[in-house]
Amino acid sequence: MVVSSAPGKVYLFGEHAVVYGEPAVPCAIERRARVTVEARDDDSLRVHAEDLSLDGFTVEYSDGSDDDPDVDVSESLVDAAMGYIDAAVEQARDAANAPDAGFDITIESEIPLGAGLGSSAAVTTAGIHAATRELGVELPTEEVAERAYQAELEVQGGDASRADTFCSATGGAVRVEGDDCRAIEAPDLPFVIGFDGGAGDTGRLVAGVRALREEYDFAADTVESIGDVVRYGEQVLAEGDIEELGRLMNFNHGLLEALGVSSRSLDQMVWAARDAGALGSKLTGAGGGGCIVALDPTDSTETALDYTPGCEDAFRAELDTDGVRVEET
Ligand SMILES: Nc1ncnc2c1ncn2[C@@H]1O[C@H](COP(=O)(O)OP(=O)(O)O)[C@@H](O)[C@H]1O
Ligand SMILES: C[C@@](O)(CCOP(=O)(O)O)CC(=O)O
Ligand SMILES: [Mg+2]
Repeated sequence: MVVSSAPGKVYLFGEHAVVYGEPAVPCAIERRARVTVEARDDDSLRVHAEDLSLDGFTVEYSDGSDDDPDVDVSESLVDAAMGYIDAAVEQARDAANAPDAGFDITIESEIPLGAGLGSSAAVTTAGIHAATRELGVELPTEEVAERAYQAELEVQGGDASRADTFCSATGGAVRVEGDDCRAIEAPDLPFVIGFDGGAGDTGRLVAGVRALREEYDFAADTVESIGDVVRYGEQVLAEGDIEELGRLMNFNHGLLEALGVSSRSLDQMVWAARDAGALGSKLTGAGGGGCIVALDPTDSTETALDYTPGCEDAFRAELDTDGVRVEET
């Protein structure tokens, strides 16, 4: 048995535009997904994912020939929900040259699903890491990241960046532009997260931005402008000017809003944070619902979010300098 864990992340800036080759800067946070993998002596797959709820159902799922999902929802919904872990298992089988390997998998996660904190990347990264090790193969971190990216690409319908998966695999603050992925130095960033209790569908939101970009030149320009914000933001980050970083986060949120990926509750939390004196705030990840990230060294933003209608949870997030790792064997 191998247990691996990998962190979630927030985007300081650059989500969505990174899908089109602009740079982005995600930062790993100390909230992890843990995936336990035990090889079976047959070729079936049993996945136990307690956090995976579909309209209030908890799903225990197996693709073994004699097992159907023990939940009363359509198989296509279960397939959609299981896409990332299925794709991770395929990557692990391929990496270990063991196409018929079967596994019992348990997923436990501190990262809300579909909320922009990279739960999919964390589960996929930790899943590939644990399953390959269980098969006796120790992949370099870069290969775990690349395979996790391939898995996300498949599930997200051919549109994904390496940002979430690279960040989850290596931890820390990273810069991703196309296939150029690297660690960067970052000052201590006082992240506060607001969560509306909801979720957005990453594949659908990414497809929406693609359609807008194809329809309007100014939407394509908006995507490029996000890239400009990130390029300037990198210099500001290197200088450690967190007040200017906050202003850039506000600007980035406006551009994401223009691309149609914000929501009323995300905007409400963004404004509650700004009114409370946050240096900046923006949605994080695909959007549509889920989380905002603000910069505030004081307690004001967290307190204000606690009293904001539409905000279900507010918490401080520390940078996690550790990427994917083995927890237990
Ligand atoms: N704890 C978990 N157990 C099982 N699957 C999970 C878990 N967390 C995330 N996932 C997978 O990731 C998907 C959410 O990913 P996504 O829409 O990209 O949002 P995000 O990455 O922002 O959390 C879920 O639908 C599910 O397939
Ligand atoms: C919108 C996007 O840039 C980030 C998605 O992040 P998340 O899955 O919502 O945490 C998509 C991607 O980079 O693959
Ligand atoms: Mg995701």
